Formats: sequence, C-alpha cells, structure tokens
Amino acid sequence: MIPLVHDLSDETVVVFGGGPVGARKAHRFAREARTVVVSPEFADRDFGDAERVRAAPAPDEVPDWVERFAPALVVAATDDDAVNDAVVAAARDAGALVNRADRSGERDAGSVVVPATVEDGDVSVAITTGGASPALSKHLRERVEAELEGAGEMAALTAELRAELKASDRSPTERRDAIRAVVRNPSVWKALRTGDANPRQEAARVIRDTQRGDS
Ligand SMILES: C[C@@]1(CC(=O)O)c2cc3[nH]c(cc4nc(cc5[nH]c(cc(n2)[C@H]1CCC(=O)O)[C@@](C)(CC(=O)O)[C@@H]5CCC(=O)O)C(CC(=O)O)=C4CCC(=O)O)c(CCC(=O)O)c3CC(=O)O
Ligand SMILES: NC(=O)C1=CN([C@@H]2O[C@H](COP(=O)(O)OP(=O)(O)OC[C@H]3O[C@@H](n4cnc5c(N)ncnc54)[C@H](O)[C@@H]3O)[C@@H](O)[C@H]2O)C=CC1
Repeated sequence: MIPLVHDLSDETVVVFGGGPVGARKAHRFAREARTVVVSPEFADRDFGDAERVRAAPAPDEVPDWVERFAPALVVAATDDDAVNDAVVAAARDAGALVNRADRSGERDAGSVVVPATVEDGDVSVAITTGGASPALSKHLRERVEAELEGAGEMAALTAELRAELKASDRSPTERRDAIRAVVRNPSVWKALRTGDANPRQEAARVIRDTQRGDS
C-alpha cells in the first residue's frame, strides 16, 4: 500500500453507521469536507461538524443514498455486514472511494484505509500498518505527536525563506544548503517551540553561516 494525500475540501463524505467508529471517522473528515452520517441511532460521541441523518437504509436502498450526496468518499461503519457490502458496491458504482471499517484485508480498487494522523499546521504524518494492527498505529501516533511540535511553524517559516531565497541571486545549491541547515538547526526549533528567541532572526543567522561555509 502506498499512502497518498487527498484533498477533500469542497467534497462530500458519507458515513454509514453512527457508532463510535462512524463518529471518529466523521469527526476527522468533517474538519475538511462536508460530512453526512446516515444511521438509525447515534452514539454519545463528538461528531464534529458532521450532519446527522436518521435513517436505516436496507442494502437495496443504499445506492439511492449514495447517489443523493454524490460523495467523493463513502465510509462503511455499520455493524451490519450486508449493509457494509452494499455500501462498498454502491460506492464503486458511483466512482467514489470507499473505506470499510470492519475489514482489514481483501481490498478492491478504490478501497482506502484511514491512517492514524498527527497534524501541526500544514504538516501531517500518517501511520498505517496495512490494516495489521490499528492499535499499533494509534500508539505510534501518540509517540509522534510530541515530535511534531513546532513543525507547522517550521514549514511556514521555511516556505517564506524559500520564496525569499528564490528571489535572491543565490544558486540552487546555496538555496538548498540554506534551507537544509535551517530545518536541522536546534536553535531555530527551540525558538519556534518556546518563543524565547525570534525564529526568523535565528534562521537568518543560520543562513548567513552557510554562506560563510560554517555549516
Ligand atoms: C483496516 C482499518 C480500516 C479503516 O477503518 O480504515 C481498521 C480496521 C479495524 N480496526 C479495528 C480495531 C481497532 N481500531 C482502532 C483504532 C483505529 N483504527 C484505525 C484504522 C483502521 N482500522 C484501518 C487500518 C489502519 C492501519 O493500517 O493501521 C485508526 C488508525 C484510524 C481511524 O479509524 O480513525 C484508529 C486509531 C486512530 C488514532 O487514535 O489515531 C483500535 C484502537 C482503539 O480503539 O483503541 C482498535 C481496537 C484494537 C485492535 O483491534 O487493534 C478492527 C477490529 C474490530 C473488531 O474486532 O470488531 C478492524 C477490522 C479488522 O481488523 O478486520
Ligand atoms: N476501523 C476501526 O477502527 C474499527 C472498526 N470496528 C468495526 O466497525 C464497525 C462499527 O463499529 P462501532 O461503531 O463500534 O459499532 P456499533 O455497533 O456501536 O455502531 C454501528 C452503528 O451502525 C448503525 N447501523 C445499523 N444498521 C445501519 C444501517 N442500515 N444504515 C446505517 N447505519 C446503521 C447502528 O445504529 C450503529 O449506530 C463494527 O463492525 C466493528 O467491527 C470496530 C472497532 C474499530
């Protein structure tokens, strides 16, 4: 399996099943996409900004529900095997991606896994075990969380620096060395994380040093 990053803004995601699993997926997707949860009942969980539609479609009614919302992604998270099968078939017929929450193996084309993710600004890390051990994905995600502190700000800072360096007369090699030195530099990270020093000034100092050949 190869992780790819998907932009779901301006798209619709439909989740079938309003249990704890449907709620977790809906909460995640609703941060970016219009998300609709279809279920006869809803767990006492945080569904984020997802819309809830109370219904219990039979398998042969699932295609109508999928067509109604024209989703880019459909999630099968009910506790009913026949309904989940129908969700997968309807998503495939509609040309939508499908995530099946109750199966680890037997993936068809268009079937996707939801990884554990850590985000900090524009930076995201996704962890999957290829379906082998979701609990391990969760555990590793918790460990990576601390590691990523400040990464969003580092991405924003270096995006600015890249633009400035591109507009300067520096060669591509000098630009690459400068940016590499900034992202590796402990003082810049410390400034971003603690606010004790000005990260921009720290970065400017690091870039000056690379020009002098110090790093
Ligand atoms: C294949 C996949 C399909 C998919 O859902 O996309 C899938 C399938 C299944 N999960 C099951 C169980 C659990 N899932 C979790 C947690 C998460 N599961 C997630 C993803 C995935 N789960 C995909 C593979 C991801 C990968 O490749 O690693 C995460 C990462 C993302 C998310 O869902 O948001 C989220 C952590 C989010 C976070 O915290 O960051 C926990 C842990 C807990 O609850 O504490 C348990 C209990 C412990 C255990 O069983 O491991 C079962 C058995 C159900 C049963 O026994 O009935 C199945 C079905 C089966 O295995 O057949
Ligand atoms: N992917 C994952 O991370 C995990 C997956 N699972 C699997 O995912 C499934 C869902 O897990 P939970 O949320 O814990 O189960 P749950 O049983 O608490 O929730 C299932 C939901 O589906 C709804 N539902 C039933 N028939 C429906 C229909 N025809 N249309 C729409 N909704 C319908 C129920 O009302 C309920 O709200 C289970 O099959 C479980 O094996 C379980 C744990 C983790």
